[in-house]
Amino acid sequence: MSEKITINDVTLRDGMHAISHQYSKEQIALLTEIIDDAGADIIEVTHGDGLGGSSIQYGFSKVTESDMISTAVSTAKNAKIGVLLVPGIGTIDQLKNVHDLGASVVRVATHCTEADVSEQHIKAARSLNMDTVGFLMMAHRTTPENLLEEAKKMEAYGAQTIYVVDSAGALTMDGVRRRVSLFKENLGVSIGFHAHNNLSLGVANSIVAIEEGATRIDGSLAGMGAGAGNASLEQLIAVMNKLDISHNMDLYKTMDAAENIMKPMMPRPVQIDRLSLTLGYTGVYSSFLLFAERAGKEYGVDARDILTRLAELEAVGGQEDWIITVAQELALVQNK
Ligand SMILES: C[C@H](O)CC(=O)C(=O)O
Ligand SMILES: [Mn+2]
Repeated sequence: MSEKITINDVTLRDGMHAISHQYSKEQIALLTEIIDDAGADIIEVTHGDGLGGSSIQYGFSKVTESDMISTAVSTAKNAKIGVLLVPGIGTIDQLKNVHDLGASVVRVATHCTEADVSEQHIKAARSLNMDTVGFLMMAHRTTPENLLEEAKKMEAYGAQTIYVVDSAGALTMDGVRRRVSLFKENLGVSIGFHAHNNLSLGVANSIVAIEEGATRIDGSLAGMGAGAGNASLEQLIAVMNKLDISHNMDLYKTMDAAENIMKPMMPRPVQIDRLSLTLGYTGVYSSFLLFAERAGKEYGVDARDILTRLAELEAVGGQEDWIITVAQELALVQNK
């Protein structure tokens, strides 16, 4: 466990989900400034669903993609600025645009069984000389062995780091251990881990990933992210300090940023409540939380039933419109 851990902050990307993509330009500048000052290595800044995410399907951003990236790039003194790109939502042209504006890290994200769709995007990112990461979402939905096969494809396309992404916050510690250790034994690239805290395991799972050889770990101020949020950076850094795991972040600055700046900005507390717990318990994509909550209110059904039905249907990111259909169907059955 001697290698220094690279911290990839997602307050301004996964955190977008928790604020319905409504960070203002001033908030993006302020958060970039304090996260950079606290020592994060990479700050990811994009619509919650990545480049091109601003749409009727996922929700419109307050600030344009170009403005977000330019603001972050001109504010950060040390951190690299990263973006998320889900092939099919974002395009290679959009990637070239943010690269021209100064973004230097890209995470190409696919569902855990669909790495095939990342080939062109990973190759394009490498040809732009970007730090190129493969991001295998909903990693609990396939076996560790299958996940490894998908990771091998991303490695062959040229990804330099590959992430196990616990999008639903549904993995328990052994599930993380098995996936990361298989990657470590069989891949020649760096390994990353992205947690969601729906089962209260965000920090514990991140530590298990480090124990098994992951060297890039995601976190956000006060856990700001989809569902019950990501691993809270201030908690993660405190635990890493206690375990003598080396990193570049300052604990007090991270705590102060979370407490003084991030928490007051949250429109809804990012926390484990009955809905976010249901996400982790049933294994549903964390960014469905606010959509299911709204649909539950609109159609008069328990949002936990909506999420449970979506889990049965094995819904994946991109199928947000299904949430309404499921709510309508449940309402019809209830009112018969
Ligand atoms: C597009 C998703 O929000 C990416 C992510 O952070 C996850 O799957 O988790
Ligand atoms: Mn996430």
